[in-house]
Amino acid sequence: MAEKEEDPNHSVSGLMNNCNTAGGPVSPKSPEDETSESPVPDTGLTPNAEQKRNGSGTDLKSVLVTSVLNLEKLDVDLYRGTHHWVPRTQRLFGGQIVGQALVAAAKSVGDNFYAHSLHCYFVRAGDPKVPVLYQVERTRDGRSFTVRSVKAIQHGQPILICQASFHMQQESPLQHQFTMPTVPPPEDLLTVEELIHLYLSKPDLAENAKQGLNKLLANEVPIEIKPVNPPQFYRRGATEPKKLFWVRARGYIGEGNMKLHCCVAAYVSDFALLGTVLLPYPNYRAKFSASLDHAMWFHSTFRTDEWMLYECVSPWAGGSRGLVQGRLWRRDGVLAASCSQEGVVRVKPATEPSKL
Ligand SMILES: CC(C)(COP(=O)(O)OP(=O)(O)OC[C@H]1O[C@@H](n2cnc3c(N)ncnc32)[C@H](O)[C@@H]1OP(=O)(O)O)[C@@H](O)C(=O)NCCC(=O)NCCSC(=O)CC(=O)O
Repeated sequence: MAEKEEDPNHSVSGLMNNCNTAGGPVSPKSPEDETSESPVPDTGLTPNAEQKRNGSGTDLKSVLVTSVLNLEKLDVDLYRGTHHWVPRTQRLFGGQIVGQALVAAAKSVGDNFYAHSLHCYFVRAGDPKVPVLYQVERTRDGRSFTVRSVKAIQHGQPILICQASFHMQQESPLQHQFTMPTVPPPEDLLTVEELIHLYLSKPDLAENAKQGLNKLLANEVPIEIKPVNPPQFYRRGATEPKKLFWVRARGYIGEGNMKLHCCVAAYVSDFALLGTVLLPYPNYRAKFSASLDHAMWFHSTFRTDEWMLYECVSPWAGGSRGLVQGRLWRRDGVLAASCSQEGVVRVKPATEPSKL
């Protein structure tokens, strides 16, 4: 998302000071707990906490699938997408535009072709007051590769240009990948919401800090996040430009539709990625930041409604721009997807100490 205000990660800096990252005794009530305490009798029709967690509750279909990535067809190769979660910057979330563009592109390729890469430029900020039109050009249909160009349009002008390439599966003896970083499993970590609840339970918390945290809680982001190192995630002190978090789509998607999982991964991949650039600079905060381009490569099958580890690193920053690279790992250690993004990051000194 384009940002012109305080970086949301930075605005809760200090959030996790002294917190128990392993989900110890002070863990607050989670949404699952609320369900298990529900006065509604268990008829077998209402998903219980475990069904919610494993996604077998049928009324808990991921909103990403039912709404965000469910484009309306207007004409041949022309689609309309609407918004679910809009960042408080009031500009459209880049991951939503990329995910929707990939949905539009995928609709015109054969069933046996799967996205293997996409390359996008964000050329204008997205306006959350109007839907986005996606116009697909069938650039080339090859024997093993098929290429589509998609223009995302608002107010008659492109906000994103995207090329996506699809490949028919081919076996090869050449096969290697990096090794997944060793981190605690998601079961040992707290979600962002749980971390906020934990902080809200501090008795000496200032009223305005409480309000800020409650606003964050009200954010209906359709993905769940468990930071591996919460103080770092919330920029508590200078660290190397690298962050790790477990991430999954909220709700149930199910296995089988790899095309859809790639679109969800495209959505997820833009979340919190650019913030990695700021990690070595706790004395600065973003006054304007926005992703300029986004490229992604899909390597293997995966499920985005199951926990995946997102490893984000920034190998370079300079000239008010920063480069970030992301790797999405399946929890069994298979590298599912990689991405790269450059963003504009203009900063100002963080002169005012955090109230949190
Ligand atoms: C990147 C762009 C702003 C570049 O456009 P321009 O070159 O015209 O814009 P610009 O950089 O000159 O100006 C943008 C704003 O910064 C101000 N500005 C310009 N130069 C400046 C400087 N040196 N220091 C401080 N501010 C400056 C301008 O006055 C303007 O404010 P004013 O507007 O007040 O005049 C645009 O292409 C764009 O908005 N693209 C879309 C980006 C996007 O939405 N990405 C997806 C979301 S990001 C995402 O989802 C991930 C994430 O955020 O983590």
